[in-house]
Amino acid sequence: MTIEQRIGIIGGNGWLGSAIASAAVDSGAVDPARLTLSGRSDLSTFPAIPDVHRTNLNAELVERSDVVILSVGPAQFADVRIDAAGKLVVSVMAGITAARITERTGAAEVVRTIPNAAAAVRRSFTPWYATPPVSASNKALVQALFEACGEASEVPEESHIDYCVGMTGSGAAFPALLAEAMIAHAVTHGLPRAFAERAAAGVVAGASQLLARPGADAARIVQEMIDYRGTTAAALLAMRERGFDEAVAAGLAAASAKAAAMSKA
Ligand SMILES: NC(=O)C1=CN([C@@H]2O[C@H](COP(=O)(O)OP(=O)(O)OC[C@H]3O[C@@H](n4cnc5c(N)ncnc54)[C@H](OP(=O)(O)O)[C@@H]3O)[C@@H](O)[C@H]2O)C=CC1
Ligand SMILES: O=C(O)[C@@H]1CCC=N1
Repeated sequence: MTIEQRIGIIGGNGWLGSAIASAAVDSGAVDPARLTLSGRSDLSTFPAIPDVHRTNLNAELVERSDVVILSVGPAQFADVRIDAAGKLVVSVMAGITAARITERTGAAEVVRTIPNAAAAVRRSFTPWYATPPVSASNKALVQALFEACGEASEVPEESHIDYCVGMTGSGAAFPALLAEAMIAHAVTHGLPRAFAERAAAGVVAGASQLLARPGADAARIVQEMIDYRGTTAAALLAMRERGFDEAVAAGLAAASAKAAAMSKA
């Protein structure tokens, strides 16, 4: 779907805002001439996307946009003063409630999303929640915008977005943590670091494709490996025995708690 509406990204010079802007333009979903990015830094430091309008004035961005994406840090939101009444406002910020966004921007139509770092390679899994006033056509727009960044899926409750800060937002970092732990173990067993790094990245990136297949089921894949009663079963059971599931649960809970704290900072 080509998005006809004009899009503005406040914080469009930042890490995620730049990734969304690039993905939207590269996929053809958004015409760069209808895209505006704002930030406080010197305009020369903004992402170099041809034909995109750059500004240090958020009011100018709002004026030029039908859809305003909020991509500043949660603690920076308190300094964003805009009147976006009548516009669709889409937040990617962790921890900031839709009610607070309406209160501060005047917008009735508010969508909250949590993309992730894989947006940089157009592979983000992005859940989104639309407040009741959001129209069906604006919901379709949000779906198209985040499909340009990977996959997108509507959730029925705002609390699901707060939960997803850990699972889908931060989760994109978890495979790298697994790879790092495997590399450290391999190196202590005498394998060359360069080989270990290549092997771990290859295993994690390659094996993730098993889950990307249509109809793939994580629990079934694990159970099949356990039922095989070979080396993989030994590894999986030892990891579980040492608290793998509890460690993941603690990580997800810590991410949500941090989001709540950051939004109050
Ligand atoms: N990084 C990630 O993987 C994910 C991030 N998020 C959320 O996305 C948001 C952005 O994160 P990220 O891109 O990583 O952070 P960055 O710090 O890279 O980007 C935030 C940008 O906002 C700009 N900014 C701050 N205040 C204002 C303002 N008043 N007006 C205009 N621009 C402003 C900053 O630029 P300048 O200083 O020039 O103004 C900065 O470039 C956060 O709320 C985060 O919770 C959500 C999911 C994943
Ligand atoms: O690390 C962070 O704070 C951001 C928010 C969700 C994922 N990344």
